[in-house]
Amino acid sequence: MAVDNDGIAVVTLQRPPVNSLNLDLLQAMNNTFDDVAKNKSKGMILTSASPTVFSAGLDIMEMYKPDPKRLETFWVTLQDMWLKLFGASFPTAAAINGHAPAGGCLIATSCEYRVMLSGKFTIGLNETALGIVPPTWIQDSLRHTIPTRQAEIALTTGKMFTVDEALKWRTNRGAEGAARLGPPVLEGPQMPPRSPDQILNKTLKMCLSPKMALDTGIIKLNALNEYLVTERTTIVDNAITFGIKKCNDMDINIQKRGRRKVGLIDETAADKAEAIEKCKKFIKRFDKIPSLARGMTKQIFRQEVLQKLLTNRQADTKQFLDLVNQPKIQQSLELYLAMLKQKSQK
Ligand SMILES: CCCCC/C=C\C/C=C\CC/C=C/CC(=O)SCCNC(=O)CCNC(=O)[C@H](O)C(C)(C)COP(=O)(O)OP(=O)(O)OC[C@H]1O[C@@H](n2cnc3c(N)ncnc32)[C@H](O)[C@@H]1OP(=O)(O)O
Repeated sequence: MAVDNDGIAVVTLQRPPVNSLNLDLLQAMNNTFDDVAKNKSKGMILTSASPTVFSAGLDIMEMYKPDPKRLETFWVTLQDMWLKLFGASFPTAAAINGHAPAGGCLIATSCEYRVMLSGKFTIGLNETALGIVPPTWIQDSLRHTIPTRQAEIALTTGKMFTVDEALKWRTNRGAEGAARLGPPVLEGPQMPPRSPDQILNKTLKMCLSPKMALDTGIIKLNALNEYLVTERTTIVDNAITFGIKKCNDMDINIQKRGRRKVGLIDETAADKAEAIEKCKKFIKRFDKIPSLARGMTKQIFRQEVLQKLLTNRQADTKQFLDLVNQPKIQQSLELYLAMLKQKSQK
């Protein structure tokens, strides 16, 4: 851990080669989180010493042919890590400088803000694709970060997001619809926007014009048609501008043409230094907010999810132990480890 002049702690995961979360690393993380809280640091940024992996998730070696007592301690320590990180009263951010599968994604989604390096990295909860049901609190971390519907699809498909997908703006009409729509209306040169009042005045003027005064329905219709055709771009542009302004005013996260952000990550960065800078900027947003009020508000906001695990802790641990001890799961772990080894030797 390194604390900068602003009092922000940068905690670097350093367990080569891939920061897989074994018992020792989890215990070290828990001690560090306690220190950050005790030192009254302004906030904490989690990052990795590896240039390509944020964290490979749980260390599979902890689950393969395990010692029963250690396995239980391992799971309880993982629960502790999540309770401390997800429930931390101080601001937390992740500078994700590489792959973040499964438990790696869990760490990132337990933080309040995520900046990921652009590149061929992936992030997500892939458990279902590996034949495992992610425990409720792991699912909750994702559900707390991205819209519920997106979280359900990501969880049930074991989706690993590319950096672009994790950040991406989704259109309500799907990718095909977005392609059909072409480039966003508001990009590039455009007419100066007019207010809805200006549009209304123009419409009224048109209705009172000599053309409109002729008392023939068809001529009125033609005049209106002519007006709509000549002014359609302006009308559409203004409606979009007006809608976006309203959404911004209400802090609704939509952008041009109704695209919604998935928001598994908040920003991208070109390198680790930039990712850390962006995380610091996020933490400094709270400079003028009383820290007690901020921390308590965050904890109340996260209370329901935290409480669920606190209430079901023993049952959750039993479920994990029963699952890992199944011969079928041990077989899968053996195959998975062999596959990883084979891949790394290529
Ligand atoms: C079947 C899987 C899990 C079954 C669990 C069963 C029951 C548990 C029940 C409930 C728990 C639910 C929660 C699970 C959360 C998890 O986190 S499970 C772990 C899931 N993690 C992964 O699937 C990631 C696997 N790793 C990778 O995809 C890649 O390693 C990487 C992270 C993308 C990095 O790739 P890179 O090319 O840089 O490195 P290598 O692949 O060459 O790996 C180097 C080295 O590290 C070993 N290794 C990689 N990941 C792990 C790991 N998670 N645990 C232990 N060891 C790992 C890899 O084998 C290489 O070793 P070497 O050959 O000895 O060098």
